[in-house]
Amino acid sequence: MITVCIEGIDFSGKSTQCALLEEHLRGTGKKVKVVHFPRYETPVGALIKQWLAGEVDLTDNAAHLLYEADRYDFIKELEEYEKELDYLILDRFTLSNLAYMTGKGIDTQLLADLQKGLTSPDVTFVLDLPLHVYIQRSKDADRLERDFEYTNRVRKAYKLFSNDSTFLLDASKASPEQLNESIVNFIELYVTE
Ligand SMILES: Nc1ncnc2c1ncn2[C@@H]1O[C@H](COP(=O)(O)OP(=O)(O)O)[C@@H](O)[C@H]1O
Ligand SMILES: Cc1cn([C@H]2C[C@H](O)[C@@H](COP(=O)(O)OP(=O)(O)O)O2)c(=O)[nH]c1=O
Repeated sequence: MITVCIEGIDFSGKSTQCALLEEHLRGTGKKVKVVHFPRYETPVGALIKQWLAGEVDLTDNAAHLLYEADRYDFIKELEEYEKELDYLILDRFTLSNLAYMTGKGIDTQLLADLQKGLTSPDVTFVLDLPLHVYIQRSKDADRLERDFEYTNRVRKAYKLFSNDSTFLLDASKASPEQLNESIVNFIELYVTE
């Protein structure tokens, strides 16, 4: 099974790219599943959802440890997918936590250590979006996120944590279809089991 992760700030186009990649791979006869993190439908994810909505009071550290707990809880499911699937597409994974914690100015060493026990995606595509496009897209969605400075720090942090299996794509100029084509081409050329 090949694990592909799509990352980036809110409105960068992650869900759109996950859906297009899923459709493409299904069209070529592959067995595919998309999993969005955090998994709001699980007990841990439900707590994260409440924290995001301001309904439970948790320190940032505690909340961000919950995101890792959600992923540890996923290991069992992952073992099943290993047997069943050709491709697993992750809409956010470990890199999100590093980027969002860094955006808050919190030391990520604890998370980085915790993440050693988790699987790493075979390839991660980071959809990079300049702040002005982010502001426009959040306005269009009638959901103007307030903390632009924070979002900009998260955007920069994504670049800080890039490694050999992380690829940055400019998500502001290309159409969803063009971005999908780049992702598909890259996977076909460079990602093998
Ligand atoms: N390449 C693109 N160019 C322009 N708009 C896009 C592009 N990709 C996605 N969008 C639009 O941006 C918004 C956020 O996309 P979405 O896939 O929901 O992002 P995310 O999952 O990262 O929050 C949606 O309105 C979507 O239609
Ligand atoms: C998966 C993950 C998400 N996050 C953050 C990113 C988002 O601000 C928030 C919710 O993620 P998400 O559900 O992707 O946001 P939305 O659907 O509202 O665009 O959680 C982390 O801080 N760490 C993580 O590990």
